[in-house]
Amino acid sequence: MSSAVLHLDEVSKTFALAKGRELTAVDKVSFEVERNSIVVLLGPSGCGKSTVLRMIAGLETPTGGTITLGETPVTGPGRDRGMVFQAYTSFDWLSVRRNVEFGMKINGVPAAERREQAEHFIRLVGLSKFLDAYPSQLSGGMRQRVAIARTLANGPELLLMDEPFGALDAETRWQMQELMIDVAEQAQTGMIIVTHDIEEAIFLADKIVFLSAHPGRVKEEIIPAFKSGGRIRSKEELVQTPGYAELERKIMRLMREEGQHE
Ligand SMILES: Nc1ncnc2c1ncn2[C@@H]1O[C@H](COP(=O)(O)OP(=O)(O)OP(=O)(O)O)[C@@H](O)[C@H]1O
Repeated sequence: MSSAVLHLDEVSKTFALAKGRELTAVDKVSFEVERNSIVVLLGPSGCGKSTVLRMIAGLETPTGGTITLGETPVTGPGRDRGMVFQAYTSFDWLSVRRNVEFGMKINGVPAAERREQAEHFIRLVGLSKFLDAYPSQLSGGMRQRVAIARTLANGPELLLMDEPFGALDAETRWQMQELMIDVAEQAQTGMIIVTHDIEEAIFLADKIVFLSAHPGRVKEEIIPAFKSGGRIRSKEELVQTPGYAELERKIMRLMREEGQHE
């Protein structure tokens, strides 16, 4: 039996444009996400990465194909999928602790359990010293950690992230990437991450789904074989590992090929 938690089977999305025109953004995309694995959607700008993620989140309805989570078809948003956006989505008037407790409070989790869970996830993202701080007192990377803790606290099976670190400076960005590896292992959550950053994709991914442009199709599924089935915990280690540079070159070549088709 397959250990996949999410299946996309020939998923398509055609948008209706003005004057009766149509645009097929995503065309028959199929892939699977194994339990607790990190899948990265990579590809040139406009290839439909965000549209695929939004369909998985249930924020957009496919015009063809099916998306199944476990045994259940995805027909709309649900707590089993937690979305982290690029823009910081914390509530500025609530402390870090209250931000992370918010979803649990809405879902009727008792106060003591809420508190314990919130502290657990805040610890996981390294913000224990900032439990009672407000988002405006935190840096961009720290605010993104709050958003991640808040989403994890709802107990999703899959964390969905669309360019989650795009707004961060380079150093904070790689710290966040390293944090995500820890989070994936400790929270036992699968992740689907959209990026167009090749290094980020190779670092984070157990599997890269590379999409071609206009319309978005799966051009290639890439398993970074040089990781030998494990994960690498630091960026320094990544770039020194034999096989990394070769995979980076291969993906750059794929990106260039797609660019030339536009
Ligand atoms: N609501 C919409 N209505 C019409 N067209 C849309 C809509 N959303 C996306 N598109 C189009 O679908 C295509 C794919 O867009 P999408 O944002 O999914 O790509 P992307 O790969 O995430 O791009 P980027 O990397 O630049 O964020 C684009 O041509 C975009 O203009």
